[in-house]
Amino acid sequence: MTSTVIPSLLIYNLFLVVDFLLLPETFLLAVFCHLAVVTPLLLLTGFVARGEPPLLVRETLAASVPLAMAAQILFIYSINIDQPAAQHYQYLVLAVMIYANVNQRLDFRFALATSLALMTCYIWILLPSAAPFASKLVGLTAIIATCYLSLNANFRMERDARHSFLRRLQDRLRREDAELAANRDPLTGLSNRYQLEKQVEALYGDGTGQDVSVGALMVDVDHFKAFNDHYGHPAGDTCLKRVAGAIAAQLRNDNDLAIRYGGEEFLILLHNASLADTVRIAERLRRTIEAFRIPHVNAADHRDVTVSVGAMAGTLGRYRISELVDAADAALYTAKRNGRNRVSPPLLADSRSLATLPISPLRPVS
Ligand SMILES: Nc1nc2c(ncn2[C@@H]2O[C@H](COP(=O)(O)OP(=O)(O)OP(=O)(O)O)[C@@H](O)[C@H]2O)c(=O)[nH]1
Repeated sequence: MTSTVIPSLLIYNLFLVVDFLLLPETFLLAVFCHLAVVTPLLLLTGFVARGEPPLLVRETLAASVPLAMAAQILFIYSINIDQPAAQHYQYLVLAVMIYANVNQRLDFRFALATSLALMTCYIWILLPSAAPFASKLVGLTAIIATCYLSLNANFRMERDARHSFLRRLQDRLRREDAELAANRDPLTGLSNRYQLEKQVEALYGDGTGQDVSVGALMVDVDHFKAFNDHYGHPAGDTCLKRVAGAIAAQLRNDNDLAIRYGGEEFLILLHNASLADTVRIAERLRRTIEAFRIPHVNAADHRDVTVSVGAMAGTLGRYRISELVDAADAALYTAKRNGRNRVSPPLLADSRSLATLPISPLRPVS
């Protein structure tokens, strides 16, 4: 609205020429109405609109401008009603109506109320006047047609603006959904490897926090091919979802990351975790999954689904994240070689730490 204030002011005050030419006797009165009433009101409206006030305040103020303009026109018209030139002057009200409904684009309800008020005042002054019948008929037809056409335009513009807002919103939601889908593994809901790079970059990318120790856990479901072969692929999917749920439950805060790294392989990155913390969390995860007691009759040594976990931790001053991941991967293969369903390196025998860690997940399994 503020962008239309200056052009509106210029055009409106340009009409003083019309006053001067058509109705010179009331020219000074017109100047007063223009400069002392309508111009300040228009400036005030633009000023208030910049502060984004509530709709009611904004639209009421905006509607007051065309109402004031029309009042000025009709007032001068009614004073000069007996003069032939006044018959031309009355049509300025039509321009004001178009200004309100199309240029100012008042909210439709305000546009309707303003237009009806303008039309009523106009007819109320026009009908009892001494103007010729033909002139009254033309005036009446013109105001009704202008009212209908400009309100119709206002309604369509408002509807189009709403539609385009909804379309933009829909596009944004679709984009966000697509982004989420691109970053998430659809089966488990965990982040995928692409997202891993982005998250690592976001967390550690700027090189700050070199002292922070990061724990890496590589988790692999044992004998999963045999599980799939025996129970079928859908059961395998369900099993992976439960394992992923247990993994997600180990995360302690938003800086811990869980990623589906490959088919039945998962990576956990623990922010600010020593090797002892990392191994304890790995052991807790292993026990949680074992406690699920998901039957796996073809597992070589155990009768339930189990996982093997490779653990590594180190400060970012010494290791890159990729080196921690590679070391955790190497540790995973040690765990597999040593008989599966275990953590490598193992929890130290004298460690009291597991006793201080509850085996139940820190977060509810989603
Ligand atoms: N159901 C299901 N199976 C998957 C998915 N992704 C990978 N797999 C299966 O996971 C199995 C992995 O098998 P392997 O790499 O041979 O490993 P393994 O049988 O678990 O043996 P170890 O890791 O040595 O204990 C393959 O049979 C894959 O088809 C998946 O999304 N859903």
